[in-house]
Amino acid sequence: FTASFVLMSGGPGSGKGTQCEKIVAKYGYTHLSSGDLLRAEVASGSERGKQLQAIMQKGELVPLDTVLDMIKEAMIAKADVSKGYLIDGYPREVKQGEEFEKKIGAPALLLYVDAKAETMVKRLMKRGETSGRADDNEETIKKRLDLYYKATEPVIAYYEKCSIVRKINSELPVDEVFAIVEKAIDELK
Ligand SMILES: Nc1ncnc2c1ncn2[C@@H]1O[C@H](COP(=O)(O)OP(=O)(O)O)[C@@H](O)[C@H]1O
Ligand SMILES: Nc1ncnc2c1ncn2[C@H]1C[C@H](O)[C@@H](COP(=O)(O)OP(=O)(O)O)O1
Ligand SMILES: [Mg+2]
Repeated sequence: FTASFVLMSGGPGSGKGTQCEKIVAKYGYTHLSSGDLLRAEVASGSERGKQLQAIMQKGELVPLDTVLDMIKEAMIAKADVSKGYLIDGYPREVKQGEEFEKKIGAPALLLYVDAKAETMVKRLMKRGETSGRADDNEETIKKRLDLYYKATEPVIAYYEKCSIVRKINSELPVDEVFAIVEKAIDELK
């Protein structure tokens, strides 16, 4: 892959998908959301989709190989039209970051949208009123948050070693968060 990789990280409900949409609209990056890819597999009704659904409903992580293969396939499918890849929801554990680097490449930037646990829960409960997502319920949200602090936050420390992390306060209104995101992306060029 010759295009650059930008990672979007943050807890569940921190605003990753919201900011990614705005990045795509302004910069034309190819958005690859691991959660969206997994939900598409679930929607297909395949046997594999059924297994994935059960894991996601419990708020757990699906196997690394499954999610990395899906991302890589989606990247290849869009290889010739992409200015850059915006990867949303991956890596969710340090091992996923290591495998990404081995099989795909080194990311240029990690955008870390940071919100308080209380804010994330509130947003997810609200999202759950309309999302239809099996994991937007109180019980699963709690498990996802626990797992986020245990498995995903260490990913940020891992990338801080190579100085590509930009921490962004996502307690702010969407457009204010995006103004900070824009600055970080513009500095890449
Ligand atoms: N900065 C923000 N302020 C208020 N609400 C937000 C903000 N960013 C996102 N939201 C809302 O919070 C919910 C979760 O956002 P989403 O982008 O789906 O997060 P994630 O992809 O990280 O789970 C959505 O309903 C979204 O509209
Ligand atoms: N990189 C990854 N590794 C393992 N499981 C993942 C994954 N990305 C997503 N999943 C699974 C577990 C998550 O709880 C679920 C939903 O992910 P998501 O759509 O990225 O959530 P959100 O955007 O609300 O943070 O899908
Ligand atoms: Mg999302």
